[in-house]
Amino acid sequence: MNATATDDPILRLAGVGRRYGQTDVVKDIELAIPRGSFTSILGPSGCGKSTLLRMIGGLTLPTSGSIEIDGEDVTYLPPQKRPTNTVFQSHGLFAHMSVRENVAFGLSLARRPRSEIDDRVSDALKLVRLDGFENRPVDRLSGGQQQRVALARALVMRPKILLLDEPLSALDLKLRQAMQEELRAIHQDAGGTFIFVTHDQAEAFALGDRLIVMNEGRIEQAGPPGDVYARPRSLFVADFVGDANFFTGMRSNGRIDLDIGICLDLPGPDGSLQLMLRPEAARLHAAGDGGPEDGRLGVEGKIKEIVDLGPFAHCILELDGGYRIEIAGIPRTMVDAFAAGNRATASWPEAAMVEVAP
Ligand SMILES: Nc1ncnc2c1ncn2[C@@H]1O[C@H](COP(=O)(O)OP(=O)(O)OP(=O)(O)O)[C@@H](O)[C@H]1O
Repeated sequence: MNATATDDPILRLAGVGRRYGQTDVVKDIELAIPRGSFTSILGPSGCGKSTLLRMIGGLTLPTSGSIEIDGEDVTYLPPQKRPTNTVFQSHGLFAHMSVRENVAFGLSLARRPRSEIDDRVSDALKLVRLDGFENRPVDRLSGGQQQRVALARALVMRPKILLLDEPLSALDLKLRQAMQEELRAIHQDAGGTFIFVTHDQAEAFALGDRLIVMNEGRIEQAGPPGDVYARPRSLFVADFVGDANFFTGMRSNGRIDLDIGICLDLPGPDGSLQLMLRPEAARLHAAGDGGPEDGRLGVEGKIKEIVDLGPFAHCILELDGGYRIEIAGIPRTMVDAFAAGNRATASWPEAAMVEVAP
């Protein structure tokens, strides 16, 4: 079955919070997850991602709010009564048992008939591309293969929602990237809804069709990853999901005066504000090459640093007031036109500047 995210939510959280002692580690979460989606929850260590996931899976109870899965209130249901399964970083497989025995474990506990167990185990192992490994003891598998057994063990239960708590973080980078691709394919093949927790920005973008950014127990922003990247609402999100230049300024009657010496029109309340510009949205022009085309904003400065990254280069331009602008994605063919110490101009379209809340 092909998994397509729809607007029909399979999971709804209303006012969900968790308090430990005097500390609210998850605060007032309002969330609807579309059926069939692959959602990544991203945030720094300790922001409450795992606690949120554990509450969805029933491993931790909320101290406020309610959780509904497929129309059913599951807030206080134990994990085994919920249509969820969780895969953790430490997979918790039975090392001495075979792949088949590990994957069949939950169905055997549920006393399913032998023939059904055989069929479902075989389907689950096909999904994670481990058919043929049925009789291998799991301690004779690689780290990536063991993580796939853990996935099969969860998928065999046919959860409506598969919860993944940093399942790839114990793997080395190459294997991790390969497993990210596999996970996407498994989601496509298995159908169902996946929720994946990670503190790794690249991983969250590589995997999810939806992204939730958390900070200090709250959801800062949720939406398609591309939207969150292009239009971050807060300084925290802008900074956490990529590199960003920030400019401060004052707005009066819709006219903004930025401290870097440029003016633009952007409606909003009067007062001080911050705008963000992604480094790859800016272009660099050498002195005398005609400068930016009409309609683009431009500032001149001295090249502080130019770093050749292979296919692209990266530059720090220092403006006369001491401000620095980072410009990324300068094509390799243009690198020779720029050298540290030379004057140059950075330019970008006005629309690339996004106002961010403090
Ligand atoms: N059982 C507990 N008792 C007391 N405090 C807890 C408990 N579980 C989690 N916390 C605290 O709640 C906060 C959020 O923890 P959580 O594990 O949800 O964060 P996280 O975002 O998943 O972090 P990481 O990426 O490091 O796993 C942390 O400050 C943590 O110390």
